[in-house]
Amino acid sequence: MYPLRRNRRLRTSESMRSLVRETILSPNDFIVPLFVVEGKGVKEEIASMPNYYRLSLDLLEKEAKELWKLGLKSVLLFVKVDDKLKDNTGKEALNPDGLMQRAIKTVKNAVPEMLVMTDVALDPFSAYGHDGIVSEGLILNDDSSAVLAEMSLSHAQAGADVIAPSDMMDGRIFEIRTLLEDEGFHNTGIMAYSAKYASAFYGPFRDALDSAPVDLKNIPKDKKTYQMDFANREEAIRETIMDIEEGADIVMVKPGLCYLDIVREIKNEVNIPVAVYQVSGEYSMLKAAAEKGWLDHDAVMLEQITAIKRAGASMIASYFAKDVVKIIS
Ligand SMILES: NCc1[nH]cc(CCC(=O)O)c1CC(=O)O
Ligand SMILES: [Mg+2]
Repeated sequence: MYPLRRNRRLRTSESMRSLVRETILSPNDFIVPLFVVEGKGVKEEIASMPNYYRLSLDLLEKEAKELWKLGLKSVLLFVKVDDKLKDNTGKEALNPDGLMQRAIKTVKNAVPEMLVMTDVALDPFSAYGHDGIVSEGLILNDDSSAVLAEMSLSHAQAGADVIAPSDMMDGRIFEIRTLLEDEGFHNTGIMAYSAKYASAFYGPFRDALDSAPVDLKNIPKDKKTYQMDFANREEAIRETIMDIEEGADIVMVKPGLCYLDIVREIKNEVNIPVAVYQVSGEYSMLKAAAEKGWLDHDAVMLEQITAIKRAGASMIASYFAKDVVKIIS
């Protein structure tokens, strides 16, 4: 074909490149994860996540308004609860006046149109740092799912738009969907963490919430009996299809960058939106390299996020959301 076809012709100027660009980022692409703590006027930087903070409810309200102004229209809430409130039953997770329930109402009151998504898993409430109930060295599947369904209902009652179960128990999407339907929450959506891998990239998040598995006898030190083995690909398809059959409205792949093959494969396989979570470790890795002057922060950030979208992400949960939107708009 050469020289009739010179591929470089379409790269000759930024005007030309922008004309033929296949993947364009927009504020509509993002879900903003937010960490919430008790107190007033609290804005604590997370040690392993530079420039990312835990916010008390009054500052959460301010943040929601700021995000809305930037065009960011969905948030994903996580709470850091006091050790005294943690147990092995998830009792505090069901408290109608718990921190999560108040956080939902705070955002909804501040910006009624903001889409409020909530994390559903027991780890922030677990004395053992596990996503479910622990018994004799095991994470109980069905007992945990039952509590997660109650927790989801409690979030829906507080006003959540989308429930986001991040626990990886089998069958929990069905349990949650069924309970929400029974209780009349027909329009409360479910974003299922479907292909969630047992990843070492979650470290900084566990610092943020103080939610890492504890080092005690007979307590599993990792989450490998419920989160997926990162060596597996076909299993991700199985997990995702089951969640769709159980009633998920959106499915998710997590983490992001190391799993873009999985994102593309799932995107080709299913016909509902696929979310990708660019997780805490991915954020911290770039922050650290940029602090050392080894990588150009903004350039690498845009490259990473664009790659996630190019791979097939319909939406991206990212700690970089604000930074990206400030650059692109
Ligand atoms: N169910 C907990 C949960 N929900 C989201 C993340 C990780 C998010 C991140 O690293 O940014 C985790 C951590 C874990 O599974 O241990
Ligand atoms: Mg599953």
